[in-house]
Amino acid sequence: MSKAVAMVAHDRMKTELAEWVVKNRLQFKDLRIVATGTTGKLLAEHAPELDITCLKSGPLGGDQQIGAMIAEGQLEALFFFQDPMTPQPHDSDIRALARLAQVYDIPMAGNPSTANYMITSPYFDNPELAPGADPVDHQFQDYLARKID
Ligand SMILES: O=C(CO)COP(=O)(O)O
Repeated sequence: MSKAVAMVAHDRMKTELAEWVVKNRLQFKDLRIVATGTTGKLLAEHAPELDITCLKSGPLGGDQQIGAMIAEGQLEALFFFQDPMTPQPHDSDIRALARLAQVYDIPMAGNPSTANYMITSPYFDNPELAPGADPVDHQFQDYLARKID
């Protein structure tokens, strides 16, 4: 099965993500999109022609589901529009998701500007250049080296 991209937005960033996706919908027309529940519902309303799978809502485990997909090598990119001004009840899940994107070298856009760079990059949706399912090597090498010392 081909890989998917994930989309997540905190409440105050949801409209921004929906508008950004509508503006750039051609980039996503042949891609599978997975999204946390409320974000996915809004995206499907704005861009019904796109292939969007809604997971659980973020605070109910949606961020963790996306993290699990990263660990399973099923995602090639993460669009996670975050609200830096509002505390989130599931902050630990959010940090865990961002951490797994780092561990597995998955490109993650936290705002529209970064998302613009991502979708215009030759790396975007290019199977030959896609990130692998393995954790980033050098991090593991460092970790192992420290354990052996
Ligand atoms: O809280 C979220 C991400 O941390 C987003 O979840 P929803 O899309 O369900 O609102």
